[in-house]
Amino acid sequence: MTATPAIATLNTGSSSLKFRVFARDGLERLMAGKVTGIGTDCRLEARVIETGATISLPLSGADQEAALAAVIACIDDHDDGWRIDAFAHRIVHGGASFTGPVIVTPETLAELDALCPLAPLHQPYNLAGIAASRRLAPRAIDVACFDTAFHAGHSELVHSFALPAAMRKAGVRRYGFHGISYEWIARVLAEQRPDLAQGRVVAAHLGNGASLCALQHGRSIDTTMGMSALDGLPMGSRSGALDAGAVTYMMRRFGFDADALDRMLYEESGLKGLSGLTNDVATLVASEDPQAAFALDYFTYHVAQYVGAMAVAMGGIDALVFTGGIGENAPGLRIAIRDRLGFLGSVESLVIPANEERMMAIHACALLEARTEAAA
Ligand SMILES: Nc1ncnc2c1ncn2[C@@H]1O[C@H](COP(=O)(O)OP(=O)(O)O)[C@@H](O)[C@H]1O
Ligand SMILES: CC(=O)OP(=O)(O)O
Ligand SMILES: [Mg+2]
Repeated sequence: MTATPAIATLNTGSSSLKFRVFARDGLERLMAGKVTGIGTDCRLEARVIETGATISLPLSGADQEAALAAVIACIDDHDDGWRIDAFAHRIVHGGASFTGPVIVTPETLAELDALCPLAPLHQPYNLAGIAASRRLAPRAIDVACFDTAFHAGHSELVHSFALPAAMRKAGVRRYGFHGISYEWIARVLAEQRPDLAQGRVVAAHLGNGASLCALQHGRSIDTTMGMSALDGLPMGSRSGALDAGAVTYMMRRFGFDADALDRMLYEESGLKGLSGLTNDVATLVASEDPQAAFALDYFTYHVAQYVGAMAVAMGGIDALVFTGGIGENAPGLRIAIRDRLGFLGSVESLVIPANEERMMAIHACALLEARTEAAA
């Protein structure tokens, strides 16, 4: 039996690890799976498409490392005569150097490792995924697809902080994230709604991490996240934008060092900090605790407020596209956000499922083909 040329994808989010195996020819799905609830109620679910076999595995107490090990074992155990030619990895931070997908080299790895402090909930685990795929499929190439790349064309007006020149020259600036997801949304709109693809769209990627993107003519014009994945909207356990003066105040008043502040701002704040309960929105929606309702109110208020900011970037808004775990599955929150934006008049609202995996597979395929052509 000849092996099926395949591409595998790994998408490590802050609370999830989504993976796929695609046939290189036509990008048919061969296997699809995800680990959800990392840090809360963790489990792995997967399906081998051809046989219909399903895998459902509780991963009680698993952290991102344990989730990755379970995913790699799952792909290995169910390998049905695949020849994985490329592993495509979601890498959250590409800094200023990486403005498109690349084949990973030892030099790239060192550069990406240096960006870990700017995305502590993601980057170390994204890079651990590369080490794991090397062990599983040593002859495959590793393709890095960056969350930041889709926003690389932002104007200086959009990507600058109002800081002295020395800081701006040192690379202290906004980058933006969730770009693979927004690139997919732009692609779906171009195929299915060319009218909107040419219009002024605010895309809302609402998952455990959350951001908005002003999308016009298939390009990112502005976004709510900044230099790190901490900026903008309040998130599952991240604070979102904060008064920088409040941060220096807390350092002095409570004696926080940078690591302690990182832990509080990334892991104990956001909806978890506001509710005192959890970062998990499905749990908050089901809860009768008034603090859960307050946290969700806070979330929808800030999402709506930032939609206004994104509309300014485009001189208006024609449509609002929801995606991500919350955007796709929490209709009550979508309604609350739309209600807060009622004053804008007629704005079409759509749900487009996130598909960072397919977008990454498309990039990996293109890089594999370019490599074959270059070798010919
Ligand atoms: N049916 C649902 N109702 C409300 N929230 C949901 C539902 N399903 C998933 N979510 C929420 O989506 C969030 C996870 O989104 P996801 O995009 O998968 O995360 P990540 O940012 O880790 O990729 C969690 O807060 C989860 O509770
Ligand atoms: C950048 C980011 O916040 O990603 P996620 O939503 O997957 O945690
Ligand atoms: Mg995600």
